[in-house]
Amino acid sequence: MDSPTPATPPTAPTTDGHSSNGLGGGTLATGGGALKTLEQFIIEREADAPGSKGQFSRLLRDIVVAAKIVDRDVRKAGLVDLFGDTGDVNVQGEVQKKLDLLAHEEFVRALRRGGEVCLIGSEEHAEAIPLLFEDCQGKYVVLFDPLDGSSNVDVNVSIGTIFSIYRIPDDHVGRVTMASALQSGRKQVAAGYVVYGSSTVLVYTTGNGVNGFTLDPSIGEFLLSHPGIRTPERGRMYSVNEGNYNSWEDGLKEYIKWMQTEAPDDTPPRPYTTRYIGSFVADFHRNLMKGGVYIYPANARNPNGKLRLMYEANPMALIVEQAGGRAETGHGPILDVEPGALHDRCPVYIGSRDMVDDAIGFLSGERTSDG
Ligand SMILES: O=P(O)(O)OC[C@H]1O[C@](O)(COP(=O)(O)O)[C@@H](O)[C@@H]1O
Ligand SMILES: [Mg+2]
Ligand SMILES: [Mg+2]
Repeated sequence: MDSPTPATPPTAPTTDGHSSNGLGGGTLATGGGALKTLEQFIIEREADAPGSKGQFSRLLRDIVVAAKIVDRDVRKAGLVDLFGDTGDVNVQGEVQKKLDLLAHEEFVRALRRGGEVCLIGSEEHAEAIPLLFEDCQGKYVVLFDPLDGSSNVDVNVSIGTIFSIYRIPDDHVGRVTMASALQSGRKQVAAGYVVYGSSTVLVYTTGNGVNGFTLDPSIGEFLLSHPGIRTPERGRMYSVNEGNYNSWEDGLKEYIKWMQTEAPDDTPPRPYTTRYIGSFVADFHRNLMKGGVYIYPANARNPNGKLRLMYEANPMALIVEQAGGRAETGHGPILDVEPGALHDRCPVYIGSRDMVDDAIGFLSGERTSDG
C-alpha cells in the first residue's frame, strides 16, 4: 500500500458515536473470533491499494518493531537502571530522560534498517536526520516524539510514542533537505501513537478511518481490538494543567469556569470532570475513546503553547479529525498551520467536536460563562 493519498476529510460519523459496550469510539471486538493481527490488517489494506509495492507497509512494520522494543524496555525500566536522566538537555531545553534517548535510538535504528525513510525528525534531535541521500522517489519522512509524557517516566504512569508520516514531495526527490519535512499536517499520509499503559495500544490512521490494536504479550502481536474508532461528539472530561490558570487568556478562564459551574439541568449536566495525566498521548487516548477535550493553550511562559506542531499536534489532529473530532490552535485548524521549523510549537484544543466548538466559542468571546 504505497503512500496512501493525503488524508481526505472524514464524512459525517457513520455510527452514533457510541458503541454497544458503552465506551465511545470503536467497537471492541469481543466473542471467540480470533482477532486480526496488525500484520494481517496492513496486508489487507495493501491489497486495496492499486499498484502498491509494499513500501508503506514495510515502513509501518518497522515502526511496530521499534514500538515493541520500546514497550519491552519501558516495562522493565526500573529493573535495568533506565530510570532517571541522561544529564543532557535536549533541543527543547528539557532535561533528557534515559528512556527519551533509548526510544529515540530504537526508532532511528528501525527506520534506518527498514530503508523506506529518507528523512526523520525527532523531538530528541535538533536537526532532521537524513537516512538516504539519493533514490528517495516514493520514500517517506517520519517525524516522531519517541517518548511522550517524559515527566511520568519514572513513576509508572502511562507514556507513549507519537508518529507522523509524509511522502518526500516529488519536486524534492534528488535534493532532499530539512524543508522536505516541513509540510502542513493536511499532507500527512499517516499518523499514529502507541500508549505504554496498563496494556500497550497502537492507534493509527492513513486518512481512511482510525483503528486501534492491543499488544498481546503472550504472542507478541498487536491485535485489532478497536476497529473503526469514532470519538463521541461530547464527553464528560476536560484535560488541562490548571496550574497555569493565571497566565491564561480570559476566554479560556471563562470556558473552564463554565465547565466547573453547577448546572444539573444542562445536557450533559455540569460540572464536567477534570482528568489530567500529564502525558498528552494518554490524556488524548482516554478522551478519544470516552469523549473529552485536551487543552494546552498559549500562556505567559509558552506564548505558542508547549506541544510541538510536527510530531505531537499534527498527528493527533489527523487522528481526531478522522474519528469525527476537532483540533484547533484557537486561530484555526491545527492541520492548516504552515510549519516554519521542525520544533515549532502551537496551542492545542483537541478532542470531541462539540467540546472544542465550546472552547473556541469562549476564546472568541462569542460565549461567556453567564450564557
Ligand atoms: O507539565 P505540563 O506543563 O502540564 O506539560 C505536560 C505535557 O507535556 C508533555 O509531557 C510534552 O511531551 P514530552 O513529554 O514528549 O516532552 C505532554 O505529554 C504533556 O501533556
Ligand atoms: Mg511529547
Ligand atoms: Mg517526548
